[in-house]
Amino acid sequence: IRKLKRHSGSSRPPLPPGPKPIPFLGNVLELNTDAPYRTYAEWSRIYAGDMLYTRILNQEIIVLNSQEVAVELLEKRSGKYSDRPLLAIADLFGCEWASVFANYGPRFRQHRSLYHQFFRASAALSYRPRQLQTAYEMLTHILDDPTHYAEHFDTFATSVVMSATYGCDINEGETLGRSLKRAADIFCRFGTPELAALCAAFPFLKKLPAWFPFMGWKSEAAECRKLANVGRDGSYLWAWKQVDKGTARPSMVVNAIIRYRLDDDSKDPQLVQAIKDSAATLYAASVETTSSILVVFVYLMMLHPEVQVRAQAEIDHVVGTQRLPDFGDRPALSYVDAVLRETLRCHPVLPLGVPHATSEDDIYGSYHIPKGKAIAHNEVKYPNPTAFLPERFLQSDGTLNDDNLPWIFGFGRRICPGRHLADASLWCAMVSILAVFTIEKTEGSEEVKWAKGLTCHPLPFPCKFVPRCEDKNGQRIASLIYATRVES
Ligand code: HEM
Repeated sequence: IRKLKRHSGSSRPPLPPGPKPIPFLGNVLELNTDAPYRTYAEWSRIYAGDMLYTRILNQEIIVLNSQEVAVELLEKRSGKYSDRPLLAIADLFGCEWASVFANYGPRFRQHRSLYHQFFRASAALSYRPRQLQTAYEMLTHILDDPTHYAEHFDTFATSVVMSATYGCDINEGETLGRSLKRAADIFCRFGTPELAALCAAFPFLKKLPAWFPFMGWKSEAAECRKLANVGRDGSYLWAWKQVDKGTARPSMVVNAIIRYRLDDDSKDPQLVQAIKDSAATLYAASVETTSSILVVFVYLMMLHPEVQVRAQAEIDHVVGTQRLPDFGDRPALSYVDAVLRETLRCHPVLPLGVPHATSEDDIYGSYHIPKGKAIAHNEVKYPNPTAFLPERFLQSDGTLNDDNLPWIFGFGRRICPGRHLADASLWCAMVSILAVFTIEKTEGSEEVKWAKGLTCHPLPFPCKFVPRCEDKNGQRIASLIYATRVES
């Protein structure tokens, strides 16, 4: 939680415990900027408690370390805890319009209403056939070129989101998504939280020109701004033209254009802008998360051959070997679902979630309130928390327990609107890979490096995808795909 408002009265309860901030810099010198969640986890151990207070330059932060406190504040008091902190560089990088940065107000509500219409659980069902088809196509890409498996995960995630958002097929999705991808790449490399904190503390930095020493990032920011706008407006226009030509496929933007009869741009400019902005946010929100989780999955499967054997035995038993799994098989594949949940719990890719901000002062317990891995690795709830044990999600009769990790997707009114789409994408990608390949170690597999920053996932590492059947030229996989008809 960021952006705290100070109480004026002297009877204010104390702030939660935390490291003593030094004047002006706060605790910035002690923060591990490559992996800030590690520093927060360490401080949480030292200042034992469910809440931790820290200050990074002039930004006050409260880290919530327990699911109970997060639910109490971010869900039960969500009226006060659903704002976002100002990201001082969002406008420079041209992404201030993204839903994820929207303040809690009318624009936020309009975006959330669009997401609810087109991505709630029942609406997300309509995207499943295309998700499955895309997952099967990913298998052929892995077979042809296993070394670049992480790129195939990116292509898979891009295809799913561009199809669900604009109704594109795989090739159109890659072309249209290119500007959004390049913008997201620049933002991830240059738009770091440290730069945002510096610009918040020294707003004059935002005004300095790109030729000024240490201001090289400004040219990147300008490029990002251009690409983000081109990607957002171009993708909307493409979907609009498909509706006009009668060739549009059901998707968020197409359905919205039809439902609200937006046959010309001047009809309801505010609504059109909300559709453009909320739709373009989905690319950045979904591709990096989905594809990083799949890399974590490959890493864990490589390290746990016994888990693969058990999951594959379950798939062979339920699905057989003459077709690929589909969503109808999911209820009978409890162990595969347990593997999915344990992958999300063991290495959450967003260990700090996305910060919320308070819109009013609050008091919780004895603390004044001007997120995390700690929840995933809670020793009481998940004994031996660093071990990868899918069976912790199974009951004694082999069925799934009711812990479906709701916190992975955040809390309250800000909860991830793409969670149903994400869950289906991850399941069909993982089950298809397990059905067809065994992931094994190879030379260099031991030297796994991890991404730096707010996300936590291994960088692509060498490993082998061994086809489970003799399939040198992909014939067997092609015939399995053919045998598994997907109706869209
Ligand atoms: C694949 C795994 C994914 C994970 C782990 C994930 C997780 C999250 C989390 C933790 C948040 C912040 C919630 C909060 O503030 O409490 C979030 C926000 C968001 N997610 Fe996801 N997400 C995933 C995939 C997706 C997908 C596939 C989409 C869209 C199709 C999506 C769209 C969004 C959007 C638009 C927001 C911003 C919501 C807001 O600020 O109101 N996400 N996600």
